[in-house]
Amino acid sequence: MITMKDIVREGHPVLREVAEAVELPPTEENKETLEEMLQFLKNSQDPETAEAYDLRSGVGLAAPQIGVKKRLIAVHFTDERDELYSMGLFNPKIISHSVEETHLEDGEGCLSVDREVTGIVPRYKRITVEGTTLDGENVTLRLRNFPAIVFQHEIDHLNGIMFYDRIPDFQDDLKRDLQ
Ligand SMILES: CC(C)(C)[C@H](NC(=O)Nc1cc(F)cc(F)c1)C(=O)N(CC(=O)NO)CC1CCCC1
Ligand SMILES: [Zn+2]
Repeated sequence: MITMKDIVREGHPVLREVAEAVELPPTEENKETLEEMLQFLKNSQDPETAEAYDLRSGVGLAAPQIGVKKRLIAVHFTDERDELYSMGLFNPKIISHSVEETHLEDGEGCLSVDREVTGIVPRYKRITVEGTTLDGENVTLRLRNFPAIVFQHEIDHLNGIMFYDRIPDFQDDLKRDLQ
């Protein structure tokens, strides 16, 4: 099972590389990896398991974060309308997005980042994602708000992008100006 020791932390080169697409239908090995990623998220949100194994509660995970340079992501969370998003995706791709942006009020964190990085992370408010699920189904997901933010954060990991790369520099100036 995946635990926090398997999660690669910032500074490890794999987090700055572009992950490779996987062949479909997926190999048994790639299916197992993606299933383990999804299970980690579920475990991390189960109070007993999370405490027993000291897991940080995660809503999304990308394969490079466990040192696997492949285009796999897993998500497990409920959105503002209490809709459950729980899935693994092979080769996820953002095929279109809104011009309009959104962001999490408190900024973002990352399972691979053991520090607080303040600042708003601009994300597209709506995105359309294509990918292949664990049971081999090609899906097209139309996402908005929190689900869109999670998928953008995870797909960024497949392209070696960390959330703080997107924090506009001017925010510091604003803080300086306000002091
Ligand atoms: C790094 C961590 C803080 C654990 C983060 N969790 C998170 O943001 N939970 C959350 C946020 C809410 F807005 C409401 C709520 F109910 C729970 C997370 O799992 N990730 C996943 C990750 O690091 N993937 O690589 C970071 C999130 C930042 C934005 C989307 C994913
Ligand atoms: Zn992350």
